[in-house]
Amino acid sequence: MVNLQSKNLNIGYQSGKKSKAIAEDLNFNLEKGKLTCLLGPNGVGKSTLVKTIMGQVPPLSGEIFLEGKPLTSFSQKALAKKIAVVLTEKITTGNLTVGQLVALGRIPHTGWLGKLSDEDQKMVEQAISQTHTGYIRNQPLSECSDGQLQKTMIARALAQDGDVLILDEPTAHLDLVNRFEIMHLLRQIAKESKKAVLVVTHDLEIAIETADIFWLMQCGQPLVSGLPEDLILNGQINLLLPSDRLSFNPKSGKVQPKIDEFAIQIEGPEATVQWVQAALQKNISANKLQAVQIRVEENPLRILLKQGDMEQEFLGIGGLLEFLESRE
Ligand SMILES: Nc1ncnc2c1ncn2[C@@H]1O[C@H](COP(=O)(O)OP(=O)(O)OP(=O)(O)O)[C@@H](O)[C@H]1O
Repeated sequence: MVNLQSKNLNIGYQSGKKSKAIAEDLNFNLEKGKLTCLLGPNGVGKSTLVKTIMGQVPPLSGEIFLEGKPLTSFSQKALAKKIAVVLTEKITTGNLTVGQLVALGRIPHTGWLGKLSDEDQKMVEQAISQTHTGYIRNQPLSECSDGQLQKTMIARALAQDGDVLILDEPTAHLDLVNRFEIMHLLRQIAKESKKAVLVVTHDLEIAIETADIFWLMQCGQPLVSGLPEDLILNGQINLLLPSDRLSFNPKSGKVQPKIDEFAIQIEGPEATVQWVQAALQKNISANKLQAVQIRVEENPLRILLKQGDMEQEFLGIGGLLEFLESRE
C-alpha cells in the first residue's frame, strides 16, 4: 500500500529569483510495511529529498502526495503527526535523559506544555520497548554512546507515531554490530508497525540484507527503484559505481575492484580462493602473476604456488605476497 508518492518532482533550492536544481523528474512510491533504502553518491541530493518530503524545502516543481492528498494541503503540525524524521545532526539538549527525549516525540500530539495522557505514555513505553532502550531510560544523553543515542532518536521518532518514518544516515559513525542492529530494528518496525520506513544510507551491504526496496539516485538520471536482489541480478546496482575501477560482485555481494587481466586461476575451497584472490588483487601487479598457478588448501591453510618447474609452499597469505613482491 502506497503512503507517500511523488509525481515529476524537481527538487532544489530557491534563493530570490534564482533556483538551483538538484534532482529532476523524481517519481516514487513509498510503501507501508516496507523498509526502503535510498542510496546514491555524495551530493546527489538525498538529504535535499528528505527535507523536501518533510516540507522543509519546497519542491521547485511537481508534487508529493501523502495518503493521496497533496503534501502542501497539510499544516506543519499535521505533517509532524504523520511523518517522523531522524536527521544526522547530533542533539545537544543539555541534561535531558533518554526517557525524557523519547517523551518529546509526543509534542506534535500534546503541544510544548502538554501533559502526557495515558495514551501518550503508552506510546512512549512502546517506543522504548521496541528499541530496547529501557535499560538507559534514566541516563543523561550526554553519557550515551553513539549507538545508544541513535536508538534513542529512533525511539523518539516512534513515539511520534507517524505512519512514515524517515532516517538520514542512521548508521553513520556506528560500529558494525550497531549498524546491523539498527537496520534490523528498522526492518522490524516497518513489518510490525506497518510503517513506511525510508532510510538514507551508504551502507550497501547491510542495506542489501535488510531492505525490501532500493531507490538508487544518480546525478541527472531518473530514480531507479526495485528489489535489491533484482537490481543486483540485472546489474543496475552498478549505477551506484560510475567509476571504471569498481564493480559489484553478485557472488560475494561486495563492491570490488574490477577483475580483468588480474584474474588468475586459483584452485581450492571457494572461501579460501576468494580471500587469496582479494589479497593478490590489492597488492600484486598483473605482470608478477604471469604463468603462475596457485592451489590452496584449508584447515590448516596451505598455499602452493607453481611456475614452470618451480614449486613453493606458504602457510599464510603474507608469505605468498612477500615472495611475489620480491620477484623482478
Ligand atoms: N541550503 C542549501 N542551499 C543551496 N544548496 C544546497 C543547500 N543544501 C545543500 N545544497 C547542495 O545540494 C546538493 C545536494 O546535497 P545533499 O546534502 O542533498 O546531498 P546528499 O546526497 O545528501 O549528499 P551526502 O551523501 O554527502 O550526504 C549539494 O550540491 C549541496 O551543496
